[in-house]
Formats: sequence, C-alpha cells, structure tokens
Amino acid sequence: MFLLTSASPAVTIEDSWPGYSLDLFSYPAHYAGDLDCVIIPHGVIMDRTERLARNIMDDLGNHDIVVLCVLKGGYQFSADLVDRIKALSCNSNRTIPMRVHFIRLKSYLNDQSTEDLHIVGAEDLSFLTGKNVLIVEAIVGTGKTMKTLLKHVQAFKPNMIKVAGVAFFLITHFSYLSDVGFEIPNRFVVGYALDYNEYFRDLNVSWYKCFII
Ligand SMILES: O=P(O)(O)OC[C@H]1O[C@H](OP(=O)(O)OP(=O)(O)O)[C@H](O)[C@@H]1O
Repeated sequence: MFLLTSASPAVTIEDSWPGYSLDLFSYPAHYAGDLDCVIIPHGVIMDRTERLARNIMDDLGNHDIVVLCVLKGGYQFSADLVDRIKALSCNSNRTIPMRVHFIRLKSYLNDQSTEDLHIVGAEDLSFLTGKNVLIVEAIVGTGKTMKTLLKHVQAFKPNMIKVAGVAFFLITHFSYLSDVGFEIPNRFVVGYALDYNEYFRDLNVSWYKCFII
C-alpha cells in the first residue's frame, strides 16, 4: 500500500491578501455583519477543481477508484470534483470507474479544533481493501482530522491512497496531501460547505473570511 503525495503545487493565497470586498458579490442578507470579505470566489474554486480533476485522471486514469468524501465539510467539493472527473472520463479514451462513499468526522467546536474527534458511520471500511482510494476533504487545518482518518483507512489495507482537498493552511505542511486547490492564511473561513457551528453552510459557494471571531 502506498500514499501518493505532492502531485502538484497549490495556488497560494498570501497572508497579506485582503480578500475581495463583500460589496462586489451577492450573499444572503441574514449573514450581513458576520462576514469580512470573499477570500476565494466560486469561479476560481471551480477552475482549480477542474485542474485537480485532470491531475487525478493523469495519476489514476484507467484504475477504478473509491472516492471517500469526508462529511460534512467535504460534500460540496466532493460533488464538484466527482462531476469534473466524470466529465473528463466521458470525453476521453481514458476513464475512471468510480464508487463514492461517505464518512463523517467532527472535531471543531466554535473556531477551536478539539481533541474529541469522532468517526461517525462507515466504521467498517473493509470494502477499501486492495482498492485505490481518493479521500476528498474540504480543508486541512491542524491536520488532526486527516491524520486520524488516514490511520483508520490504512488499517483496511487499500492499494493506494490519494488525498484531495480544497485548501490547507500555509502553516501546515503535510506530505500526504496530493491534490490541493489552495494554500490559505490561517483564518477561519466559511462557505462552500464549511461551517461555524453549523451556520454558513447555506452560504453561496465561494469561501468567505468569517468576521464573528
Ligand atoms: O485539520 P483539522 O484541524 O483537523 O480540521 C479540518 C476539519 O475540520 C472541519 O470539519 P469539522 O470537524 O468542523 O466537521 P464538519 O466537516 O462536519 O463541519 C473540516 O471540514 C475538516 O474535516
């Protein structure tokens, strides 16, 4: 079993990046006053996701994969990434037969990562044995969630593991991240399925810097 790492560099959002003014974009009125700025507009996330899909195809084309979506934060990225892999598969001679499964991990309370990390559902991942696994996560912050998940998945002896994520913090450098969209400053971000105590999951699909903390 091996872990594919460092397939491509990420787009770097510098610490000094002030973000786009909220006035330039639409967002739900019930979040007025809670948000600071738009860090990454939706279109940019989509364009980057398309490229990640191509990188994954280049690495895994013709090998069937099991996509393991990390809920809840990973659901939007997983849906978008799988869509793009499917589109590439439909339009080329190289295809990836895919199966999609979900696993839920929960660690954050307010803006703090807690020691109390739970894996909910799909505890028996024996269907991963001998398979090529693509773990799809929204964000890697402290890395605790991913380390816990990797240990859990590795116990089922898959053939290969790749980790795709929308973003990781500039301060974290983990060798197991193979396809990451963006390196971002260590700020609390919401939107694109990321929450703050379950709020903001209904936000538009860009990423916003959260103002309330
Ligand atoms: O690298 P870490 O510091 O461990 O943090 C990353 C994790 O935190 C968030 O999940 P959360 O625990 O908030 O659960 P959720 O996805 O259900 O919102 C996020 O979706 C990642 O899974």
